[in-house]
Amino acid sequence: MSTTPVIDVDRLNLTYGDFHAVKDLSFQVRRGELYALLGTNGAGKTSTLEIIEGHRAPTSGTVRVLGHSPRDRRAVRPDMGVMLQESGFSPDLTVRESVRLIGRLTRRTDDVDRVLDLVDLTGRAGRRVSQLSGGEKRRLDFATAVYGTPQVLFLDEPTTGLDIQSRDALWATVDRIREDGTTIVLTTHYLEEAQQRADRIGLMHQGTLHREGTVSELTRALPAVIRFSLAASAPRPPLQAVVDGDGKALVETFHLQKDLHLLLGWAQDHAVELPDLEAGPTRLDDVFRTLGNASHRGN
Ligand SMILES: Nc1ncnc2c1ncn2[C@@H]1O[C@H](COP(=O)(O)OP(=O)(O)OP(=O)(O)O)[C@@H](O)[C@H]1O
Repeated sequence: MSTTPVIDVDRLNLTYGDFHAVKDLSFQVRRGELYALLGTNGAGKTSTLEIIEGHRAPTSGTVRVLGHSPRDRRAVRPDMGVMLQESGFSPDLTVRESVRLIGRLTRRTDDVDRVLDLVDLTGRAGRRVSQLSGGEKRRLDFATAVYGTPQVLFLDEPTTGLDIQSRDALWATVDRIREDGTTIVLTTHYLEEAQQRADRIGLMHQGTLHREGTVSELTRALPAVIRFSLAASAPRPPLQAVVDGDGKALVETFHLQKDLHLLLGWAQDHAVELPDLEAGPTRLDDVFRTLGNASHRGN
């Protein structure tokens, strides 16, 4: 397997006027990886992706995709599938015509029926784009990325607006595509999708890569959590618990198994009920919360 990264971003900077949106950003994506670029609102993800996709020139720094500058459209475009947040298909074209157009625009070749089947739009092939539901439009956007089986896929919020069945179907298709060694860059605000699927995560905040690693590398630094409710009349639990006014208790621990065992043993011995008991490792959401900053509007 080649060790040359498929995407190589080196000390990338982007300014809009005097606003420094991307600051000395460096990261690499390896062949076959699913890399999730996540971050707070306004962190600079879209700006970074626009540069990697060749839509925008950086202020300084270098980007290589499959060894080429992304501005070298002829060299890179056929190997790069991009699913934008809005593809902007003409509302008057049919779905089949739109998919055929993707081939012409991207200079990739594929079988239109295969692509329609892949994105589950065979039954809508003759329908005009203007008549599609939001979820069907999103699947047509997905067709833009997968047409011609490119080596690198960029999926920008791919499941926004999809119901759970369509979401599962999209991820099943992505899983199949990944078996061929396709490299994927994902952005999403659905953190559980990134948590389940990403090989590595780059966490952007205020223009820089705040943290990077596998999900377990990112969450390991934070304590696991035990939550339960406690009646006002209950004795004091054996652990350092923060209990709010409604009797909801929270324990943070780096020794989850041992402390859970202690808590359950204590509850058994004292005949204490622990309604709403939950225990588990820190989730990616919690890593995000540690970024907490005044400019974060939550999403
Ligand atoms: N064309 C522009 N002119 C000026 N400022 C811009 C422009 N585009 C983006 N910005 C600013 O640059 C910063 C980064 O924006 P960007 O869209 O890259 O963030 P993002 O991480 O994709 O955010 P979100 O999760 O909210 O979509 C933001 O503060 C934004 O307001």
